[in-house]
Amino acid sequence: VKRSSTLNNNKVLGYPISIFFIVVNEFCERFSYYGMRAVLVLYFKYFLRWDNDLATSIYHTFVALCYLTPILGAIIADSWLGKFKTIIYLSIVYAIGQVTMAVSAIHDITDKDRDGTPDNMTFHVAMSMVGLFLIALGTGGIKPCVSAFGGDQFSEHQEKQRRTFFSVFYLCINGGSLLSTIITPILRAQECGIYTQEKCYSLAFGVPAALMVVALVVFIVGSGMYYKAEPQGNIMLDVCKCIGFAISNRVRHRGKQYPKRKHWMDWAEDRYDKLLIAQIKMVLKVLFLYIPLPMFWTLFDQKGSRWTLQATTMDGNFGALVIQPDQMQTVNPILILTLVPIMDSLIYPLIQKCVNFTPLRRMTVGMLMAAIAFVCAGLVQIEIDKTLPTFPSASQSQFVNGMGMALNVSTPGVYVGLIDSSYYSNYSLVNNGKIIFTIWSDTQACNYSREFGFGSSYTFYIPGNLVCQNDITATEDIKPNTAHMALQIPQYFFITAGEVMFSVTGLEFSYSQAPNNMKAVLQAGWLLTVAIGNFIVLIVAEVAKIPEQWAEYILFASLLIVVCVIFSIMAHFYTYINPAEIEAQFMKKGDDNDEDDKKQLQKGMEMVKRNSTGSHSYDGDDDDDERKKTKM
Ligand SMILES: C[C@H](N)C(=O)N[C@@H](CCCCN)C(=O)O
Repeated sequence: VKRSSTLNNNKVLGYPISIFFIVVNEFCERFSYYGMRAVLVLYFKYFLRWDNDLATSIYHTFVALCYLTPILGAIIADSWLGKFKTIIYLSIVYAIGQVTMAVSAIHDITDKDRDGTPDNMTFHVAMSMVGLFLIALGTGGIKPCVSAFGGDQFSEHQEKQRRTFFSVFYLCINGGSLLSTIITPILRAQECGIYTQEKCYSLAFGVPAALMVVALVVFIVGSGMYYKAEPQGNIMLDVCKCIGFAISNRVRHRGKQYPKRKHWMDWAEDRYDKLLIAQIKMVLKVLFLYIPLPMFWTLFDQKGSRWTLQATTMDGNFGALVIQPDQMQTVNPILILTLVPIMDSLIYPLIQKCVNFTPLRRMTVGMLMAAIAFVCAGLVQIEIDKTLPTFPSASQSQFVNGMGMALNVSTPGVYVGLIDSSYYSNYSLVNNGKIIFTIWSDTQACNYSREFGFGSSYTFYIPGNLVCQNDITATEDIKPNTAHMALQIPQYFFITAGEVMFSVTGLEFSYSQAPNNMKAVLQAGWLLTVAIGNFIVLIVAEVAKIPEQWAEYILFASLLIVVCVIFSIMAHFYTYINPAEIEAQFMKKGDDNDEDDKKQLQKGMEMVKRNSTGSHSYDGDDDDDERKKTKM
């Protein structure tokens, strides 16, 4: 009654007003998450001075943590605080984490000698690790709660509105991601500081921190309008206990004197409700199918690490537009926003005319697409390697002072330093494009300008009789990057097409195949595949230790193809179910007399049995009464 009255009082065009606050919250939260993640690997490499492998490993450990914590969030929400309070408390933790990251990136805090580089790197590393841990706890913890809390705002008969809400929700995720991956790399490329001007990672982390505070405020503002379901008790714990009892009971009754049972879960019947056991069987069937899925995420999430590092060795000059390496990640949300409607309204219906393009088949094709994306990345890498020398570090320049006196050299934002007579400066990092250096001594000053390409490196020789521009000789240590960043577009296209087929379909599949009270369990299981996928990156990169980057890409593509074949075989033997139909058989139990009760239970169990041996149906649409028999 409370739920209906809450919803009826606050509706616009048939939608509860409360969902407005939830989608805005999601937009800001995803902005915060993806904005921070976009510049993370470059922060590791250029601010903390880690090498590519360490940067990639810590990046994937962080992403894995973000997808492990949803289980914790779901447990806290279901068994203790409820979704509303869990979102509020964990969002506060999340915002503190983002602020900690922003502070960790202020180089001036430990730059005692004011040379532009932090003097106590341990402080910055420790701060950023604490920040990342809090962010992982916050973002992962609220992940299963926010979407489910949105779903809770609709009543049973608002199935259509709820579906539209989830589509808008997905668009908000990608809208937030798109905007932030454009904006934070721009902020990161600016120069800022109190004593010296350096790349502004603190601002690139600070803006996502501010957006997380906005997300929290928006969510709190909507407080009076939400339907807040009470915590229902922890179903995840019940599931684990029931499985644990089935296993221990089976082990206790090993002897031949005990009659066998059809399914090992049936050993839980001595203590647990038959409905719960049937529901767990449905969930286990889907979880078994999930086993090969992490490999997809292993490839997918390397967009933010290996692919961004790859882009740093490419030319981002698009005429009027200069693209930062980390901005290439925007291609993904742009393609998502265009591909999802095209796939739904055109591609899927067209394919459906030729073959029955079931969810599991779509997911298999999605995996193949991701493998193709990595083959493309490998080919691009070969192209880059043809042009890329290894010495000295790219995007830098140094000056050699041939004059009989000390000279100062600087350019806006970069102070190259005081160079003693007949000595040389360190390499300094400058932006691409036209750079004007000012060179001055006690007696004279002049300007020297030069065009810098992406990734190029020069040594400038200042002769004894400096008049300037025409006197300085430049030696090109490293040629500018010639492989254009546009070459990455095909790999982004394939990985995103793969994401639409795999991720969007997989989410829907997990939802449709889960019993009502265990949808959160399966969502947490689905997110767990992302976490495991990110751990696999660490394991493969660590174990394989392949010196050539292109070969590592091809290795990942090959691994995914093998896994894809295994998945397609497993999917072939999967039979789609309608959980509601199965549950209904058990629900009737309470209404009927003992005899009927037995018959119903028998019927329900047979239905589960039939489903697990492959003769039941999947409708793919809850409103459709005509059930089609479908395999794979
Ligand atoms: C921005 C991206 N295209 C997206 O839609 N992300 C979703 C799903 C993430 C799945 C695991 N990496 C999101 O919820 O952020």
